[in-house]
Formats: sequence, C-alpha cells, structure tokens
Amino acid sequence: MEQEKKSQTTAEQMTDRDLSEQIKKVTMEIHTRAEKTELMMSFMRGQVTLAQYKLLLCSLYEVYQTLEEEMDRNSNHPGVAPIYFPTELARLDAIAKDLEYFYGRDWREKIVVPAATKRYCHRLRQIGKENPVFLVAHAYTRYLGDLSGGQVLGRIAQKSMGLKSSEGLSFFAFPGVSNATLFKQLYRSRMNSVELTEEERNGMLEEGVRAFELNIQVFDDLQKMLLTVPEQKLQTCSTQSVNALQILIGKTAPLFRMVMGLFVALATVSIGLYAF
Ligand code: HEM
Repeated sequence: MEQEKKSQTTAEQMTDRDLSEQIKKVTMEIHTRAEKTELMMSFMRGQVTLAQYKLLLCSLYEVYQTLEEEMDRNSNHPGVAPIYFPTELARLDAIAKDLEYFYGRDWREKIVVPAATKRYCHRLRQIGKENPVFLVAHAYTRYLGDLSGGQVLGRIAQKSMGLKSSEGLSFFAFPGVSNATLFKQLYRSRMNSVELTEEERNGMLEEGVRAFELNIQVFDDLQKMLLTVPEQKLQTCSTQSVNALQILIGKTAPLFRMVMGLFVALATVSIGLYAF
C-alpha cells in the first residue's frame, strides 16, 4: 500500500517520453478496434453467452500459461524485473479454477483453442527467448487491460450469464490488488523505469500494437469457432487447435453441398433431354 502511495507522486510527474504514456497513445486506435470486436461487443451489450465465455477462458488459459511461464523464466532480467508482480497479477490459477467450475475436473482434456491463440503463444515464447524486454508490452496489454475495462466486463458477464455468485468469474478478481487505480500508477512508473535504447523503445511500441492485434485475432477466431463448431462438439473436443482452414471448410461446406446438388440436378436434366 505504501508502495502504491509513493507511485502516485511518480505518476503525477509523467512526461510524454514515458513509456507508459507512449504505449497508451500508440495503442489507442487499436484499443478501440478491440472494443468493437464481436466478442467484446457481446460483453458490452450484456449478451455474452456461456459458450462464448467458456471458449474465451480456454484461450486465456493458454495465453496466460505462456506469458506467465516466460515472465517467471525472465524474472531477473533488468527489463522484466520492475514489472514482475506474480502475487498481485498472476491469472493462471484463477482461470484454472473457472475452467474446472464450467467443464468439471477433466477440464484439461476439454480445452479447445483456435489457431490464433497458438500464434499468440508462439510470439510470446519467441520474445521470451530472443528479446525478453518486449514482454513488458505484452504484460501491459493483458494485465492493465484486466485491471481497467476488465473489471466492468466481469460484472456484466455475471449478469449476462445469470451466475448467482462469483463462481466461474475468478479471472476478473484481483485479491492481491487493494486499489486498482493506485496499482496501475505503480505499474506505469515501473514501466517507465525500464532503461531502453531508442531502437528498443520503438520495438516496444510496435510490440504493444502487435499484442492488441494478436488479441483481436483470437477474439475473431473464437467467434468463427462458435459459428461453425456445435457447442456439444466444443465441449468434448480434445484437439489442441482448430485451424483456420477447418473453420473455412466448416463455413463453406453448406454452400459447396448446394452447388454440387445443383450441378447433379442440371446434369440429370441434361441427360434426360439428350435421351429424349
Ligand atoms: C469491451 C471491451 C473493452 C472495454 C470496454 C475497455 C475499456 C477500458 C477502459 C475504460 C480503460 C481505462 C482507460 C483509462 O483508465 O484511461 C481501459 C484501459 C485499458 N485497456 Fe481496455 N477495454 C476493453 C477491451 C480491452 C482489450 C481487449 C484489451 C487488450 C487485450 C484492453 C487493454 C487495455 C489496456 C492495456 C488499458 C490500459 C491503458 C492505459 O492506461 O495505459 N482493453 N480499457
């Protein structure tokens, strides 16, 4: 708490050379795009379904597993150490709890994620290995998002899905953070303390935009999965990843069948006329 108070002063002295300000500015436009995705709009309209939420939790599990593994592995790196707050921020156990609530004890076998989630995780792993300082951009995008709009989304989700208690909603709760506003100020001041070359700073800003883009792609793929794979199948499916091609085939199959049917009918009529 004392630490949170101290950070308030630091936050008030921010300049436009501060990473926290720069990253907020460059991601402003794409933040709006993320808000306007179909999945986020469902949340905002209070229409998020259980199927949507469960599928989102599966992807969040994979993303946070990778992000937190990479953060743990690089926790002593000078670029990562200042923003390493596992006690306050780690989401993995909370998501696991929610998944167990919705899918039962064998939830691990029921996890299904789209190809976009695999791509997001691949990027996180690559950064963790090659350029750990860029983990700051990814941690910022997810954790500060969860501590900001995420709080409203949690309350909306509870109402939309008719959940009586907070069960299934641990993901949105941060018991280690007593005041989200102060904590975000502390986090921003820690981001600003990371020493960066000009090249690294530019790379970091690019990575921030990319982190949002990867999230948008996950949300869009999740919506496509919901359209093409029946919920029953989603619940029993143990495949690791449904790729974009499968999604496309699923989507075009009815059209393909219709065209084939028309073709066969025309051929039959033509043969009949010819025979006549
Ligand atoms: C319906 C969807 C969303 C709503 C309504 C929403 C809303 C908000 C709001 C009200 C803030 C606080 C702004 C401030 O304190 O100045 C915020 C901040 C933030 N949001 Fe979102 N958000 C949404 C989706 C997302 C998504 C999908 C992401 C990323 C994956 C995200 C990432 C962030 C981040 C990183 C911040 C912190 C900005 C900063 O202070 O630097 N948000 N959001």
